[in-house]
Amino acid sequence: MSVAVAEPVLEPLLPVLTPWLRTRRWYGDAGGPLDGIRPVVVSVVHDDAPVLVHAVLRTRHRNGAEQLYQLFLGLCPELPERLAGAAIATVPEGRWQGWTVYEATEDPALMGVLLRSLAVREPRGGPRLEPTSPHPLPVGLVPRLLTADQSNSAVVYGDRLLFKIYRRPEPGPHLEVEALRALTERHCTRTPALHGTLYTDAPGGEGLVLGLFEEFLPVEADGWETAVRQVGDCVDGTGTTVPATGGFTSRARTLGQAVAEVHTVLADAFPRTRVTPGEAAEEARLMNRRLSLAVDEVPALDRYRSRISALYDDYARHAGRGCPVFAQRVHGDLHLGQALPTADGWRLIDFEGEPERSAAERAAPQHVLRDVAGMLRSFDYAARAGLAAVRRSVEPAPGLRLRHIRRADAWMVRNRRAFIAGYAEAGGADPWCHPVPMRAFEADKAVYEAMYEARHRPDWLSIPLGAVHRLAAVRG
Ligand SMILES: Nc1ncnc2c1ncn2[C@@H]1O[C@H](COP(=O)(O)OP(=O)(O)O)[C@@H](O)[C@H]1O
Ligand SMILES: O=P(O)(O)O[C@H]1O[C@H](CO)[C@@H](O[C@H]2O[C@H](CO)[C@@H](O)[C@H](O)[C@H]2O)[C@H](O)[C@H]1O
Repeated sequence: MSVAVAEPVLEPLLPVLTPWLRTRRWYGDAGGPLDGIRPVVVSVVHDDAPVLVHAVLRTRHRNGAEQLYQLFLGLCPELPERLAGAAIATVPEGRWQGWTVYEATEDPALMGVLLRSLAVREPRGGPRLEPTSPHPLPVGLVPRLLTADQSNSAVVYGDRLLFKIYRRPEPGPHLEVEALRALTERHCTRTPALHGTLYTDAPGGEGLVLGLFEEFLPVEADGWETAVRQVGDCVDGTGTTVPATGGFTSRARTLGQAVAEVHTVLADAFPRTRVTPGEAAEEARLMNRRLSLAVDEVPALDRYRSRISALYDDYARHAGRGCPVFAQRVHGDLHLGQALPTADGWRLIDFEGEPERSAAERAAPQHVLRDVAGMLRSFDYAARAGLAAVRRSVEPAPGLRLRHIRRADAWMVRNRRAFIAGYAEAGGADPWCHPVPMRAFEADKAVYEAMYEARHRPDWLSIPLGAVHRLAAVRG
């Protein structure tokens, strides 16, 4: 059972936690250099070695920005060899002086303790679980940390339950929790069922949403891995043409159908409104603002600025002419990695929206075609990544090189088409009939991606830049 602690147990750890925090993939340094860090909520979930401490810290940055981070820390006098990779540092002073502090999500024993403590439902200031399902959470399953490089962390219990830990927790209502709850209540078969939400009521952190428990969907590979593999087969295959059907295209089609089904359920669960000309103009202004911010971070975007901006203005004019545009709750950051090809067909995960956007931007209702644009961009990414993988494995002769590029392009075009067809077949707005919004949304996504890649994976920057180049060409 967790106990909130008044005693400053975490302060002695801060000097060693601070440099470690900066190295985490989920650490966002958009606020500039760190100016200070202080605990907001601290509870000791398990007080015998290995100790489990739950904490939410607030970082303050030199530009005045602040950010919350959630940690699960293990502490023990001697770290077993199997957990060596989880070590953070030796505790310099305080109650656990000389012990090792480590990343507790990597310790199955402590993650088991956590689930049991949550199931007891007697929190005293620590994390509190609000179950969604009438069935109790299955304690006693073997936990393991998912190793995917991601914005949050996830622990899987016995291949049945997934605990998603929001590393940058925010006060509720929470986009993903709201969406999954609504989809679960409406028995949506295209998304994982929500089992419960983790909150804290501890003073200072009241109402923060810390994480969720959802159905784990076992797959051999996610949509991204599957697609990239297929691109590789297609690029270095022996045939002379890329078939218009077969390969990944049948999956791309059913993926389009799955996305349309989820949109239909979301439209039923949340308000759907017609976008006024004023709102469309405001959206175009926001896209232009994002473009300016992106140009500051990615100077290579500058030469496309006016032509991309013209695509946004086309969108505002299109809505201003009375063309119907609707906004509703959407996925918000849809790409192939958010689609899992399970034995029962595609399922979509991660309804948090784009991690680099503000909470207000993510919460705003959006055009469904923004999700479609996200997935279309992902087919481009998969084609480029698959092509690059083939090039890494063999050094093709010059003639073959061109053929590889053509094949990757053909894969992209055919799969984008199949996805669009599936989406329209299942009742979604037909993207072919909305070229103006589609171009604006694809451009907005590619600009976001350019910023994302510049921050996290500079080697991948050429992929969104290539898309921006192509989209800008539409405006001459
Ligand atoms: N319900 C689930 N079942 C199986 N795997 C999942 C599930 N949810 C997430 N995953 C896996 O965890 C990875 C990260 O999950 P995601 O929700 O996208 O986290 P993040 O917000 O950190 O990107 C996914 O790419 C997927 O491989
Ligand atoms: O961490 P999230 O999954 O919420 O999303 C962020 O990271 C994604 C990369 O992991 C990034 O997606 C981009 O790269 C994908 C390939 O790795 C590609 O399929 C997507 O189309 C592309 O946008 C996503 O943009 C970012 O928000």
